[in-house]
Amino acid sequence: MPQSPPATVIDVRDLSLTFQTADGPVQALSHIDLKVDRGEFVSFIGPSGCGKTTLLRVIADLEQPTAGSILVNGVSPDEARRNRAYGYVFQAAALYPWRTIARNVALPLEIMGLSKAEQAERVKRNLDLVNLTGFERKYPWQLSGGMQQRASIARALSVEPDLLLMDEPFGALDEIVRDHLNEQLLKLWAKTNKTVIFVTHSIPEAVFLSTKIVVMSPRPGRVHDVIVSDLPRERTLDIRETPDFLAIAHRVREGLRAGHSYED
Ligand SMILES: Nc1ncnc2c1ncn2[C@@H]1O[C@H](COP(=O)(O)OP(=O)(O)OP(=O)(O)O)[C@@H](O)[C@H]1O
Repeated sequence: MPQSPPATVIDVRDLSLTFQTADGPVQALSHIDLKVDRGEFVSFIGPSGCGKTTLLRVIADLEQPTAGSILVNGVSPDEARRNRAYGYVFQAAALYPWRTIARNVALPLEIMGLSKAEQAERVKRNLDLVNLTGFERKYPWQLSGGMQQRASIARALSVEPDLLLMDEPFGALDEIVRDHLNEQLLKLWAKTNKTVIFVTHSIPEAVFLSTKIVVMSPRPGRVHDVIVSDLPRERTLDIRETPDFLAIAHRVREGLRAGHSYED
């Protein structure tokens, strides 16, 4: 009988990471403790350079911690990566301009060696999930920035990961497009039951999307506050006007202010 997946998807304990650079060591993360449970939507928020991307990359096994421990789905990040536990969505859509949207989404599936029929089925299903049905034969440059990001989300989902790692995916988009994509992302999350880790600079975005907000302080990156949101999981943008939403946003803002050294 297959084992049921562990309830804790990410378990980070006393984790630190120092980069060795030509100018000497740079401590990017310091004594991070963090737990993420299955099905949560967790945002990392903090000032530029506080280590949000580095922490996401440690989860994805793209960086190795210098101290402490981390488990992803109960195993090492290396094993989780080999099990294709996560899909990664970057700041820029990073689609190949010479491939159509469908062929971009199919790329990881080709690498996995799936049959053509299975590839086609997954491409269709995941493009449908991000509302891009009908755009299969277009090239990335024929799509708006928001549509390109949706295609890159479909590509990340196509490997059927438990965990979606998103590094400021909507940071470069205008506010109206970003609002729309935030609503779509919540619907997608509800439909797919994924665990999402989402890096952002935006307080409203973090509060709107998350069940848990991790407020980080500047270098060396530490966890300053972890806010568990009591907003209902099903939300529309109107929730941003409610006292509960504003109270959480206030706490995030205070956390960012308290953690900031104002050195620069
Ligand atoms: N490969 C690397 N080598 C050396 N230093 C690095 C490397 N990657 C990141 N850093 C440094 O580690 C710190 C944390 O960087 P990181 O990109 O994780 O921050 P961030 O919070 O994601 O920033 P931003 O919001 O601007 O994307 C920064 O000081 C950065 O310069």
